[in-house]
Amino acid sequence: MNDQDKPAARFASPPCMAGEIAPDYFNPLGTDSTQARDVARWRRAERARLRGARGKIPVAEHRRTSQALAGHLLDLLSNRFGGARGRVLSGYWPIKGEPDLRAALADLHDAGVMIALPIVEEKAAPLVFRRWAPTTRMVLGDWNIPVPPAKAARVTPAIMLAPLMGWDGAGYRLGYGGGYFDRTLAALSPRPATIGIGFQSAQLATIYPQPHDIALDFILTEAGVQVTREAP
Ligand SMILES: Nc1nc2c(c(=O)[nH]1)N(C=O)[C@@H](CNc1ccc(C(=O)N[C@@H](CCC(=O)O)C(=O)O)cc1)CN2
Ligand SMILES: Nc1ncnc2c1ncn2[C@@H]1O[C@H](COP(=O)(O)OP(=O)(O)OP(=O)(O)O)[C@@H](O)[C@H]1O
Repeated sequence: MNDQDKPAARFASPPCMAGEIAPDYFNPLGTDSTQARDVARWRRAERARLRGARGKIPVAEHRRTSQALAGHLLDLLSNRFGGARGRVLSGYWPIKGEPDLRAALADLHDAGVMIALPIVEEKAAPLVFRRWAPTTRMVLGDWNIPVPPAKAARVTPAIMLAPLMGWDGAGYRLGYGGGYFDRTLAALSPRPATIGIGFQSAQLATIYPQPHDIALDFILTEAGVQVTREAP
């Protein structure tokens, strides 16, 4: 008797078909893995394209863009956050052609805003934030990003700046692909107010948001506030 002719095997219980009847049974976020892979591949290509374009911005234009962004940030903080005096605002130390807001962070510090910077203290975990002042002697962290030393106080931001590699009109952000800001926002309760900082030219029609992506409250570019999701 060859295999096809054998009677169907009988089992005491039927095979588990839960995955076919309710696909989200084994995949509670309801993600389609083929689609997730396609989006990840598209994001890698977009990051490379945006990084290339950003690298070509002439120094003088980059400086003007950073200054315009700093002005818009100060306006937003005074209009929506009462200037943020006495609150913890996390910034970032610019890398790879990101807008440079360090002068604005120093001014905010002098005006009484507590400034913090993000640190990757553990891979694939939420970011840690440590206090920064213009006099802080920085040390080199992961990816050679200067960070405050371990003795700097650990704080939790009430307002968080997030540098954007790309962004879309719904407030979603494309970063370097480590998922650090999303992991951090998912872990913080209450969630800080979030302000994305990027170039106008880095706007995308959509970043194809995935279940882990968390939209930002505001997106700022050199052209001003582009997205506001917070209640007026
Ligand atoms: N200025 C700044 N500081 C920041 C961030 C940021 O986006 N900008 N971060 C926001 O998360 C965290 C650092 N996250 C980062 C994640 C990846 C890479 C990076 O360069 N990745 C390489 C690939 C490295 C690899 O795969 O091993 C690359 O893009 O070439 C840099 C920073 C905390 N500090
Ligand atoms: N809350 C989370 N919990 C676990 N993993 C997460 C979370 N958020 C993101 N990730 C993981 O991080 C990966 C990269 O995410 P994504 O492409 O959104 O990065 P990104 O926002 O561009 O990076 P970054 O914030 O570091 O600049 C995702 O594929 C996902 O696996």
